[in-house]
Amino acid sequence: MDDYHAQRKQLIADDRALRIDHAAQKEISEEERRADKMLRHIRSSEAVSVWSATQPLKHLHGSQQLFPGMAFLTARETIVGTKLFDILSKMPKGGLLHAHHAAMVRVDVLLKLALSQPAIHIRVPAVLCSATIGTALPEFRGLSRAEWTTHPSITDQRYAPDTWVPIQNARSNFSHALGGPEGFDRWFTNIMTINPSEAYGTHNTTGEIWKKFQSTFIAAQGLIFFEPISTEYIREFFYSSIEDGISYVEVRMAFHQKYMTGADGERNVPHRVWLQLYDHILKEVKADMKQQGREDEFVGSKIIYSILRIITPEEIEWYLEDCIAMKQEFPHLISGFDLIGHEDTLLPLIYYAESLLRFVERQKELGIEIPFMFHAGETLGDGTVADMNLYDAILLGTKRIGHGFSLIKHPKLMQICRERDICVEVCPISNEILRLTGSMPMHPLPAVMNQGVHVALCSDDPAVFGNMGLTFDFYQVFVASEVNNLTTLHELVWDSIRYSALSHEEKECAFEKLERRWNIFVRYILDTYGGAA
Ligand SMILES: O=c1[nH]cnc2c1ncn2[C@@H]1O[C@H](CO)[C@@H](O)[C@H]1O
Repeated sequence: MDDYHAQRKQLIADDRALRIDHAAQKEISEEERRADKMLRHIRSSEAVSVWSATQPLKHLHGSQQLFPGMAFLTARETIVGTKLFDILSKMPKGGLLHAHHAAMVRVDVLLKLALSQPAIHIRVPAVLCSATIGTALPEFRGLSRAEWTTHPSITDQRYAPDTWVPIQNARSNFSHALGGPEGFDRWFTNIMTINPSEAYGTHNTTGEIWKKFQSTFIAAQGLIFFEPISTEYIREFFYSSIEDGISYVEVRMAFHQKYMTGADGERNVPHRVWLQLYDHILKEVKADMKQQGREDEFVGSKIIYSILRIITPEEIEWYLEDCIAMKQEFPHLISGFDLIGHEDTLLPLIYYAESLLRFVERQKELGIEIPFMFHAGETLGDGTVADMNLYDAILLGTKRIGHGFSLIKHPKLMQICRERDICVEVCPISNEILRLTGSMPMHPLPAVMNQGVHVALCSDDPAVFGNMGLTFDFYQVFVASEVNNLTTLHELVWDSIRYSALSHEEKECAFEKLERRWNIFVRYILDTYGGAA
């Protein structure tokens, strides 16, 4: 039997040697070893004290039982009460490499921003009442002074459908029957987020939930593309990321609309002004952090120029040229190019391949570099167009892959990702809410990591999913694996900087800051939970 045990030990070691965190496992300090032991102890005791099937269900949905890594929307309130969540919330996270600009600020904050702007008006296609509230989608717009109205309400029988009402009036005069002003806030939240009964009940397939998902963006766009809101929105995103321990963000911003609406209600603010504003806020936040003596906590942000995958190859030409022009004017901000939107139903990469290849040539001529950071394989399909996007993403030279949910079906592509060091931006909670997986234990992430493909954990659309920051995604991943330990977390955090679009010097500086904060984090675990292990 000794021989068997020796062989067994060796086989496990050989298997784990392929993992992304293998090399780092040996390098940890004594303090980290102790903190890791505590962390794993807390994970296993909370698996019983919090997540075992014998615990009473607080947030019942369908026939769900409690288990670690269970459906996020039902588990969220339980997660925030755990020790492990407390610890992970203190962890420095490095970079957030996959987040959509249109869904990165908490909905209650967005609502507050909207209510602070008298120019913001709302309209609905029907008088809002109990019969229409579930289906009527509102539209928001910042109007010019001449267009402002004094209409009182969208719930009054006298409301003429599709006429503009100041958002403050709409809220304060929201009918009693629908809950008054708080009812308005609840309605707004329902419009902008996905709730558990939708994800796990009424819209429980990828196709159905994407319909609801899209509607949140349609409703939000009139607010976030109104310049006075847009700037505060971005500032809020930086600060809320910092509060969660994120020190760098690479935002996918949709440049599909050529203009946003200015403070004067005119739709005339071009892309270069968006970037000027972004740059300005970025500088202010950095200066503020420096003044607070918190420079280590924020190294900056860049933008991945993104376009919805609905346009024609003729139309994309304008955007590719625009992207190049923006890169030339803001070389430190534009860090990549991507096509976004539902891969299962919209246009595949191959459709744009010719234009994209010319785009690469143009960059060479101009001596600039805008790496592709393509969404690909965000699908349950096998051999479908969305799955096939993976081949094109790789052939076109993508630097990272957004989602790559179906990547593990392709051994050759996995091999190429290892060889060319292509990092996969994995968005665990997004995948679960958009119904690619039922829970974290079903997610392909361990298969990707165990086979040595590097990963950056990302939140995708945290305003819609409720996974603000990165703590929730780290939590779900950490509780769903017995192999992941403190070193795994360390490697994921370091990879999020390693595979970012930061320059070599910027990375060195970011690692230095991260190292200092990591040591503080390890001390926090030991000091706070020292008695627990
Ligand atoms: O996970 C995703 N995959 C692909 N596209 C997405 C995802 N999340 C958001 N968007 C797209 O980004 C736009 C807002 O900027 C939305 O239209 C949405 O379709």
